[in-house]
Amino acid sequence: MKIAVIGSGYVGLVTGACFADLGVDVVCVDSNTDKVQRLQRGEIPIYEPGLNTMVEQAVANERLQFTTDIAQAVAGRSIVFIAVGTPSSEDGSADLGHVLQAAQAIGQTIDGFTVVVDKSTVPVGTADRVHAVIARQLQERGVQHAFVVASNPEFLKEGAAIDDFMRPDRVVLGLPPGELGLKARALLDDLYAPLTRNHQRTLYMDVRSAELTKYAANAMLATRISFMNELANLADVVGADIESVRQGIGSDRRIGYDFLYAGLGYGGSCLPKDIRALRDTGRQYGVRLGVIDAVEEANAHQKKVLLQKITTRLGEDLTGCHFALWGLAFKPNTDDMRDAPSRYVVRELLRRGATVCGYDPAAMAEAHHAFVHDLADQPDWLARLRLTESADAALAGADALVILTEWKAFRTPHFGKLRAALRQPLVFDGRNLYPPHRMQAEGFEYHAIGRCGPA
Ligand SMILES: NC(=O)c1ccc[n+]([C@@H]2O[C@H](COP(=O)([O-])OP(=O)(O)OC[C@H]3O[C@@H](n4cnc5c(N)ncnc54)[C@H](O)[C@@H]3O)[C@@H](O)[C@H]2O)c1
Ligand SMILES: O=c1ccn([C@@H]2O[C@H](COP(=O)(O)OP(=O)(O)O[C@H]3O[C@H](CO)[C@@H](O)[C@H](O)[C@H]3O)[C@@H](O)[C@H]2O)c(=O)[nH]1
Repeated sequence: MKIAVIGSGYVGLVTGACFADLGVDVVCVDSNTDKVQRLQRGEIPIYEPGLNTMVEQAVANERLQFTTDIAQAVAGRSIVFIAVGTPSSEDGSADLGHVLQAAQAIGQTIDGFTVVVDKSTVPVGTADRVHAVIARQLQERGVQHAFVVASNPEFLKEGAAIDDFMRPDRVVLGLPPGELGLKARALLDDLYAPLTRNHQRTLYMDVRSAELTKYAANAMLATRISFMNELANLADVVGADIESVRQGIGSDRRIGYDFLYAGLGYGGSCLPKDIRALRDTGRQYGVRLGVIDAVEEANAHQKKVLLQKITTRLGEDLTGCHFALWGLAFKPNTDDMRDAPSRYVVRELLRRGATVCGYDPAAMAEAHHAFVHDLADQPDWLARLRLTESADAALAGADALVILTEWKAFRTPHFGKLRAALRQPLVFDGRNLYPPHRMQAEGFEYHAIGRCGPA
């Protein structure tokens, strides 16, 4: 089987590499020439565990190639995935510019029956728009090729992307009715068979339901996080421990343990933008989505909670204070800085006059770009930020350690060394990495989220 994947970012590259690993002939396309050249040289532009080796093997086995030439990529391929970005527009709606550009290029090049599969996260009704763009291009070319636009939302998580892709909880296929839909289903069933054949994991539905399923999944995850964050804030005030509460409710099988960790609020390239896009869909159709509104509002508040703990303890004016930051990426096992809570915390610390030294095991280059971008208007703030090559180096002479990402490497520090490196034993933990009683026994003043309220 031969497929093309348009967009070679987190989703496109993982999709391409995984299918190639399963024996499919894959060409990955990207409009970013630099990215494609790096991929062609064997460099992986993102940090994603296991991806390097998988891409290397697939390329060596001549099952995976990279190009900027969409026409060359799409020709003769019966399945074409769209996996381009759908970032937030200014008004919160999903910007479909890249998706519709990809659709146009597909319409300009397909040369036979093609299943166009939308893997990007897109609002309900987008498949119809993609269909219309392709149909118009075919009409302009004066050719008639049958095609289907299917929705196949992707549920992988960064940092665990390969495992999520290869062992999906489910494969959602949104297909149009009729014979062409059935033909597309047969092709996609073949493609996904290695991932689904041992357990029936494919859920077939209409296209709009598939599109909405993706937003519903992310909105449910975000709801759980915001719910726990609000309860953590309450726990702080009433003297309860949110970790005990998490275990207390997670043990109910109807609730489960996942996605109940309180922290700095959800970030990343998906949850924030998808919540905004879902709200926009509600607005467009005049439907009240009160829960979703509240989830976003709670998240906006949660971003500030750790900073409030810092300023309550050290004062609003942080001039002369030096902070060590552990973790900059929006979550562990990725270098992704999109909507990372560290971007808010760093800016606010600098705004209050502090100096900051940050470290992340994987995101140093991305963090550098992100902070240079964020602080372009404040060069004197930027001058007070330093990124350093190790967790230990970040600590030297700091008045406090601030933990922003729960990398494994931070979970079991040498507490004696940590105490010795800091000017005072003060830790602000936005990820609740350590048991408060242990920190107390080790002589630290420990501020976490929902764990250290007045008993
Ligand atoms: N990142 C995730 O964990 C994740 C998981 C599930 C779904 N999604 C969704 O998948 C989509 C892609 O996300 P991502 O994180 O992979 O984005 P990304 O920004 O990492 O990658 C998108 C790529 O598409 C390329 N591109 C843009 N327009 C193009 C065009 N017209 N032709 C060819 N290439 C083009 C860009 O250069 C970029 O390399 C989004 O809709 C996102 O919401 C992302
Ligand atoms: O209990 C939790 C779990 C997560 N988070 C935060 O939530 C954000 C998102 O985390 P996660 O969902 O693990 O990362 P993503 O890679 O953004 O994956 C989400 O977004 C993807 C893109 O749509 C979907 O495919 C995935 O299913 C969905 O989990 C991060 O800031 C986490 O720190 C918490 O605060 N508490």
